[in-house]
Amino acid sequence: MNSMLRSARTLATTASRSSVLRRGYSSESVPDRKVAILGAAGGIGQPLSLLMKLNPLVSNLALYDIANTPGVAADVSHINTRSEVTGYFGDDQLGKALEGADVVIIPAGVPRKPGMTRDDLFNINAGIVKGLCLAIAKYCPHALVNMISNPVNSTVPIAAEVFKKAGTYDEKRLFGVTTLDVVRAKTFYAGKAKVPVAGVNVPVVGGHAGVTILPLFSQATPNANVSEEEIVALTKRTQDGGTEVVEAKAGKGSATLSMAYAGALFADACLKGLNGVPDVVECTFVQSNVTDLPFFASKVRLGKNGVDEVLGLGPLSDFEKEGLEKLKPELLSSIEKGVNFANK
Ligand SMILES: NC(=O)c1ccc[n+]([C@@H]2O[C@H](COP(=O)([O-])OP(=O)(O)OC[C@H]3O[C@@H](n4cnc5c(N)ncnc54)[C@H](O)[C@@H]3O)[C@@H](O)[C@H]2O)c1
Ligand SMILES: O=C(O)C[C@H](O)C(=O)O
Repeated sequence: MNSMLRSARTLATTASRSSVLRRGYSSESVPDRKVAILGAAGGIGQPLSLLMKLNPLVSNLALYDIANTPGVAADVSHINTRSEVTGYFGDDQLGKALEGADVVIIPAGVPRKPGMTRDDLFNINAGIVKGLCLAIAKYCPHALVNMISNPVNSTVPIAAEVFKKAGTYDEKRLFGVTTLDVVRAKTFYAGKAKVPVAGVNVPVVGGHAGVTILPLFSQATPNANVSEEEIVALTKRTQDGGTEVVEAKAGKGSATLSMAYAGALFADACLKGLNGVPDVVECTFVQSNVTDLPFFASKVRLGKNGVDEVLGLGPLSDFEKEGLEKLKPELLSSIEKGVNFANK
């Protein structure tokens, strides 16, 4: 979070560094990086496109959607920051959008309405994600893929199976974006603990739906005097954060602005890792040996090839241990649903 603010503050510096690059000098500290956003004209896609345009680590921003990308791209492209912006529209242009991408962010797909679970989106979004991943395997098989489309607990396994079939799967390069759960846990904890939110850290592990979202408030820093009862309430609020927004939007979609922020944070971390910045650690849903489940969200160190190291869970409270056992059957069944879909 702080690094994003720092990034924004360094825009001016970077703009002048970019003009140095344009004049033909090289700069090892800011390599060229292409980021493609698939679903760029949507509720998440538009603010995410804006935030990625503000990121000085991006040199080429490709905005792809099946509708409305020319307008979004024209609009964003007028912002005087480093990256060149290109809009791509429809199936025919997907390959061009993806070619040469270092990071592909996928917020394409339908959002929830009140009364729906994320799994209710499976029937539509599974097909969308499968199609986009086939194209990624063909046009940018080495890109880091940041999966936002729900249900993340199933769309990430779908992507993995598509890449396996195409012979391009690299478990170090596929990520389910669970950053919004961390963003929420930090905000809610800071409010309850009455500490400045900027300094708060809370790991969130498991998956990205209901009880599969497991915030580890026992590891929250700074350590504050928060009662057991409050921890239970904070856990529930974090697990239900998405539903809180869906209900408040009353049929007009789910979290878009906070998700764009979280997606931009995670993509920024991926870019920093690719660029060799040390000790970049984020929670994310990846192929994992941390539990007996094949995919699991935990802290991950990001590096030049994507995942550098999947970090363990650390010590859990009894309440968290119980939560971990409770989430496993649901998470496993969502993972299997994705695998089965991709292989049918
Ligand atoms: N991981 C998370 O924490 C998180 C948070 C919020 C939302 N989401 C999910 O993100 C997804 C998008 O949400 P939204 O609010 O932006 O929805 P939205 O309907 O506003 O936007 C989705 C966009 O995807 C586009 N799209 C559809 N099919 C496509 C395809 N084949 N290729 C490219 N683009 C395509 C649509 O044209 C639209 O512009 C939903 O599945 C939602 O549940 C995930
Ligand atoms: O809740 C949703 O459907 C969207 C997203 O997964 C969220 O956590 O906000």
